[in-house]
Amino acid sequence: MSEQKIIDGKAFAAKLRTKIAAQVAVAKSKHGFTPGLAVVLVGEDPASKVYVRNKGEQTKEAGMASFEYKLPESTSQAELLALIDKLNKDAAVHGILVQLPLPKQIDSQAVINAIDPDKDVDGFHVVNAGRLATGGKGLVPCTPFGCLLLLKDLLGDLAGKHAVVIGRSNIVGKPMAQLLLNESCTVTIAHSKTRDLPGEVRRADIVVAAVGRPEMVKGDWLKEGAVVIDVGINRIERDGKGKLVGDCDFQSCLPKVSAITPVPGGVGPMTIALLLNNTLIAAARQKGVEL
Ligand SMILES: Nc1nc2c(c(=O)[nH]1)N[C@@H](CN(C=O)c1ccc(C(=O)N[C@@H](CCC(=O)O)C(=O)O)cc1)CN2
Repeated sequence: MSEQKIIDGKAFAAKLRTKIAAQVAVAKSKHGFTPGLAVVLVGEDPASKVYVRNKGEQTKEAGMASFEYKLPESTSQAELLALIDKLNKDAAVHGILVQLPLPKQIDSQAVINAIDPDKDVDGFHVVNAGRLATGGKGLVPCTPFGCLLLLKDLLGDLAGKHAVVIGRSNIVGKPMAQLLLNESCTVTIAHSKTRDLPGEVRRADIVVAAVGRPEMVKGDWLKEGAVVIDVGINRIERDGKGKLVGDCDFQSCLPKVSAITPVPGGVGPMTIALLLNNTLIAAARQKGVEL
């Protein structure tokens, strides 16, 4: 079992955060501003609480200003929209993120679309989705952006590669497919209604699994030497213990791949690093400076 096959997303993300911190220092010393990120958490979802805490800590470690808003589960959509309006107008806040999922009474897309698109560091606003689709200068969703950086670091030019993205969510599958298309890959988006999913996956040089089903992709679905990016984060019980697994069956995939991201320690840490990167980009654009 070759260690080199296992992509170290944690180390890659740490290096990226060091670079971002250096650019934040330049923003402060040369241009006189501190990039600021506001993160809004509604409710008590345990995983979301951990992600929001990590976002706050890593924002501060990079030298940025962190603003955290923790609202009760019972928060109404109108109350959340009022907070978004306040943050849109706050000059110290360059990036706004509303942690997902939101409680049932709130329409997530309506909230996302209320964020100023230039402060939408999640890149989920319809304007940013449109910019990504049409080659405009927008903000790119963090998880797919992180996957793309890992792929480019590994493979260099992706042009002509056949990529299969499993999953068609607005936050990962669709933007991932768009990013790969923008790199001149031939892209297939597979989903729950795809006929012969193993057959589709077997044609791929690059597989991105973002379907939310524990260990669904098996080694015998893969072409020899494929690169596998596993976006899944599934909590399962095994042998009476809680365990975190991806959407790929790591043990059966490993012998077939040329490289694969593990879960944990693969794509997950990249998501927060790219959030910091997007905050820096958003702040620099709002200030009209190049860093
Ligand atoms: N507004 C958003 N909400 C959500 C997003 C998002 O990008 N924007 N993505 C996910 C959650 N998420 C960030 O918010 C996230 C998920 C996982 C990780 C991570 O580092 N995972 C670790 C494992 C951590 C664990 O033990 O749970 C890993 O894979 O190594 C970071 C961020 C949904 N919501």
